[in-house]
Amino acid sequence: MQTLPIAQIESLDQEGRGVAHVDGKTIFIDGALIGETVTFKSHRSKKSYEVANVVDVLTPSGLRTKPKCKHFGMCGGCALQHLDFSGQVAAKQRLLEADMWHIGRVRPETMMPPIYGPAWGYRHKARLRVRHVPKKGGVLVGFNEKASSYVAHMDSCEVLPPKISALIVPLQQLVAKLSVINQLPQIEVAVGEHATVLVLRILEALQPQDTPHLKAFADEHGVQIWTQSKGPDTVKPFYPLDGPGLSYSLPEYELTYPFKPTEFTQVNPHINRVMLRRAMQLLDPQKNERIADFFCGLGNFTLPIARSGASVLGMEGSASLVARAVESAALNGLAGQVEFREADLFKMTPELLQTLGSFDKWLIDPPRDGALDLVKSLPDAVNEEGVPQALWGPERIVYVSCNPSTLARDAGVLVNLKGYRLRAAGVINMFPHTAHVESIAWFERG
Ligand SMILES: C[S@@+](CC[C@H](N)C(=O)[O-])C[C@H]1O[C@@H](n2cnc3c(N)ncnc32)[C@H](O)[C@@H]1O
Ligand code: SF4
Repeated sequence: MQTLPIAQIESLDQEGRGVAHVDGKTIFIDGALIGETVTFKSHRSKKSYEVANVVDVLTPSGLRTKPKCKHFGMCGGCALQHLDFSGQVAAKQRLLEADMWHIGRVRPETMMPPIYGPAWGYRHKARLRVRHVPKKGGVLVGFNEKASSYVAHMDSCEVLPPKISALIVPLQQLVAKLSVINQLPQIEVAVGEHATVLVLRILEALQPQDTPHLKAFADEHGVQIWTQSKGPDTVKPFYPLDGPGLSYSLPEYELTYPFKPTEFTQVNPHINRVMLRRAMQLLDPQKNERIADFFCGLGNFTLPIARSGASVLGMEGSASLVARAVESAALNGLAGQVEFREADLFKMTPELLQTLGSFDKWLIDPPRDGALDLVKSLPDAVNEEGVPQALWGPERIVYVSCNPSTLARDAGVLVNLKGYRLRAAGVINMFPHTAHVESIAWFERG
């Protein structure tokens, strides 16, 4: 019998895989944790690296734990359930520090304590895939299988709110009764404080015989059924037509945000509140200040900043989110203090930035690609001859990020070219049990 190679795990990568070096090659081993000695079997081998699965854990990590979800390992939704919750956060913090140094050549002056929220049932937004697979027993509703485009065969989910997890099997049974059984690839779930909406993506029109099934499902489970036949503007209620709207609130700032089910909102509303508090402490907005909120979405940060009395310009690429932000500002009595503009911030230039006027502070919360053009548009601290230049950027920048590599890259620009100090950084455990790293960083000029 062939003996399997042995590896000593040094770190975790961005997908939650153990990283080891064996015979000069980097090996990414799914299922292995830092500090463990494991045997592994490769399923992809390149010149400089291999991708493998763990076979036996010879010396387990003290932080190895029994996954709570019975689908863990098969379902691609989670990557770290075999690692204790505190170990997950520590691993994410190490990843952030490593990226900051290796990509951006910066080190935060202080690492902030991680921001924690509930470990389970936190996911208030989700896209469930749907597929009719007769040889697997009928209709599947779930996330993708790990490293595959197949829909996972699952009947519950520990990271969805229990009420949504309990709908997975009834949804499979519902779709099986519909005329569009083979034309319904996705169900988008959005949970608000007073309503739960399921948006059925349908590629063919529903037939009259579908209506009683959909109505009965909505009534029995207390949800609203919406449909989407094409682009985002075709998202509309199907039943009931007069249900309460989706919304979330931030009681600390006396704010309420209405939203539509397919519009961007933070997935984890509990940790959103804690993140907002941390961001506001760092930004410390004052009455007489002018502050920019770049990638503002529906105004999640803009309105708490405005509550402090500052005037705020929110900029965002999605027209519908800008409209929603304007609506929320009016609803919350803040219309006089905020202005929202639609703009593609990936096309920012120094000239465009100057036309926005001067700001005391910035809040940046970009998508995964980061905010390179924005930070590059600030003036360099020294010119090509090494002579210090007049600086006109904000004194303070608070950067919320969903991708540590692009945060590290942008932090490198701010610190090494634009004359900022990285006063502090820390992780926000927005997506427990996934490898996804959300973080926050505080920059100060000079
Ligand atoms: C991580 S979300 C943050 C939204 C908001 N700050 C919040 O907390 O809800 C990133 C936002 O960037 C917007 N966005 C993506 N690409 C953009 C671009 N090129 N220009 C401007 N905004 C963009 C998205 O529409 C989304 O609202
Ligand atoms: S996403 Fe849900 S079903 Fe999938 S592994 Fe995580 S908890 Fe389990």
